Amino acid sequence: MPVVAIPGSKSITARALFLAAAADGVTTLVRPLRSDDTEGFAEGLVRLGYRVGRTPDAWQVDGRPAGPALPEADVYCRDGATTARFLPTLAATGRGTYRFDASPQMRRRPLLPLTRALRDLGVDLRHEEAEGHHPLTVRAAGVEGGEVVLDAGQSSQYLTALLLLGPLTRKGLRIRVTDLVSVPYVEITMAMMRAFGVEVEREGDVFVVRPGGYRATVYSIEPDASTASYFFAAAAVTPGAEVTVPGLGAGALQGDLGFVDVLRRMGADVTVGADATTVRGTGALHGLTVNMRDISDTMPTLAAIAPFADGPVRIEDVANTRVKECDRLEACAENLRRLGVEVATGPDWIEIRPGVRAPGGAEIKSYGDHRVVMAFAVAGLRVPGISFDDPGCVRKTFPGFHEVFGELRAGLRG
Ligand SMILES: O=C(O)C1=C[C@@H](OP(=O)(O)O)[C@@H](O)[C@H](O)C1
Ligand SMILES: C=C(OP(=O)(O)O)C(=O)O
Repeated sequence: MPVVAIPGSKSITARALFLAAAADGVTTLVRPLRSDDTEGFAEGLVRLGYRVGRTPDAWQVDGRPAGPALPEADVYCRDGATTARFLPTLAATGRGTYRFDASPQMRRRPLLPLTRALRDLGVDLRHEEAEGHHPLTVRAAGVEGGEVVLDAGQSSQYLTALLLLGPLTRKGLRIRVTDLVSVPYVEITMAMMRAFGVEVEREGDVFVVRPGGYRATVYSIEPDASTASYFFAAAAVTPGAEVTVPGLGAGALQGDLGFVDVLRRMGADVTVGADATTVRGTGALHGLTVNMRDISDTMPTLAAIAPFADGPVRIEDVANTRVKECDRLEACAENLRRLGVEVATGPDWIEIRPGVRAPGGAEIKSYGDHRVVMAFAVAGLRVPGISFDDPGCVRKTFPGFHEVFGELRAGLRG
């Protein structure tokens, strides 16, 4: 039964690149994700004057605790929100003038709470066009540190950026958070900061980071749990199928592995071992109501398999999926309707109501969103005639998705 090798985690690769760039010494990243987002991040570091050596299985970064090597740089962040939010924050630790721009998709995505917090900390950061959006310029002179208040209700990436910055400031940081989504991503950040030798604590709503700087290390990147969700979902919707993903087990850092608990609640047979996870399709797929605030990147995966459930699937508390690569609630609803499925959305929820009539094939509108394509590819296991207007947008996190998923599809049949 299929064993699927999933490429490295996007979130862990991005953080590891930041940490390695800021560390004292040379860091080796083992099995980084090679995709548009993470290659864009690495290229951004190179534009700022960092040395990044890349071979297929390992990347080496020469750390520069004092910040970028060049006094000026122009960085293009592509579609990557981690790149677009973390790199200007890293650049602020240096001395120079750094301009950051991004793709039209990323230019639309918000940034203002992070901009405000950086300005409150004394960083000279100016938006060129729309306030709170790219392009922007940082006139960097190092960061003193101190106390700052942050609203991370739209994106935890604002908090991650500030946490990563903390040890590079002269006084350290105390960040008081008024709202916070995607908490498991903040836990990844804190665990990785500790692996690079710094202390970081959470005291209720306050995150405390002491000054001190990062230590270079050898860091192995786990497979991407959000990417794995498509393969686990494939098993869940195929009676008798079994999919195992090695490298993601009980000790995994990524909260998105929790998607298998949703599949278990729906009736799939799930085993989370020490270093691998297996999902078996039982033929049962029950409807449910589920809060996905912590694991919202897997919302499209669940929405796309919901038509095969035996009752309504309601996904709640996912307002911030409206400010991702696209408005994911409306994109999922539109595509489910194209398949002939009844669906309703509200400000922060989507409800899919499976009907007596089986869903029919249609062209899926990708909205330039890798997750829309990968999620509806799973629906394609059960619905003949699904095609995509922009299948290539999977390059953001998994350029080889269609090949690997095609192999799984053949394996599930065989
Ligand atoms: O920090 C990260 O690496 C990420 C955090 C999450 O974003 P939000 O915090 O904006 O929900 C997630 O959706 C994104 O894919 C990656
Ligand atoms: C939201 C996502 O990406 P990012 O915010 O890192 O661009 C994602 O990968 O689903």
